[in-house]
Amino acid sequence: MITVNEVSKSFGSTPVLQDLTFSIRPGLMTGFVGGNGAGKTTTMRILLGVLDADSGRIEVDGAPITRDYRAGIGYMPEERGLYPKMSVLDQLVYLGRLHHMRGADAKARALELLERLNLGDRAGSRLEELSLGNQQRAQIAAALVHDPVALVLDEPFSGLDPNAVETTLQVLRETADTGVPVLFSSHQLDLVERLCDELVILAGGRVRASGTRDELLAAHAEPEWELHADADTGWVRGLPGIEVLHFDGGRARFRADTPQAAQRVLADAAARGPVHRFGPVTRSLHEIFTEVTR
Ligand SMILES: Nc1ncnc2c1ncn2[C@@H]1O[C@H](COP(=O)(O)OP(=O)(O)OP(=O)(O)O)[C@@H](O)[C@H]1O
Repeated sequence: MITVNEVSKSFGSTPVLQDLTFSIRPGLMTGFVGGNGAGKTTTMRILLGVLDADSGRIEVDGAPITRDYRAGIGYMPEERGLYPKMSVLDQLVYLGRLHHMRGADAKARALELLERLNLGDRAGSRLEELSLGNQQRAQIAAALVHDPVALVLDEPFSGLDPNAVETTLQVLRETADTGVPVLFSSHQLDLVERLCDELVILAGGRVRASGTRDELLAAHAEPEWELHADADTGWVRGLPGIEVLHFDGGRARFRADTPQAAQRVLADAAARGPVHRFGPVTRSLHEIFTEVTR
């Protein structure tokens, strides 16, 4: 497990990360979300050792991270960084060799990854000849070619079409399933909600919320309910233990003091006519994100 422990970083007099603490667990995909300038890239750079923290520690299984461990991380930096004029296959092999792979092994692994990422037919093309989305796939292959001990990916899904998102996701999921910790940043909350096992929400250089999707939903759950009935629902207003939040003809959204009070609304509604919909309001990650980063 990789742990970011009380990490702080300022650029000049501007604090960018403040006492940042979270974990990236083996075998899980951890989504790192936050608005522009929240500090995601800075955190990843500190994790990789590209940048030094002012204070705090990066640990692996409770011990300080080593240079060897860092060298084994598959990193996809924000500024990308493959050579535009070199063929995709040649540079993947080159990167594998930098990680001490035998040439033949690096080539076999590179070809396998390109095939998996639907880029097999472009192996001989120069990077600059590829579309941006295909360059992105090549970058993902570059992070994976040496069978990394961990993956740290800065916006790996940006610019990918929906099919490429799916294939990339499968490849990352298979990598995580081998016990590798995976951290990826993304602005696409719908994607993060669907893909990741754990989430870390960052705002203003601080962790505002973290945990599994269900934990976040439970922690930020509001005891709100909605009723959609055939008949006017104005009568809900007068009930004890109920506070109506929105009301629009046959629809009402309300807060209930107890689940029993909510169930009484359902019973009363059913007695008055057909009920189309009744239940607790399900919140989206988007709502929670907006709330915790406000
Ligand atoms: N080398 C630097 N010198 C000065 N300020 C920096 C430097 N690198 C980052 N910053 C500042 O640190 C803050 C965090 O930036 P960072 O790139 O980590 O955010 P981010 O969450 O990755 O944002 P985005 O989603 O826009 O990529 C920003 O205000 C940025 O301007």
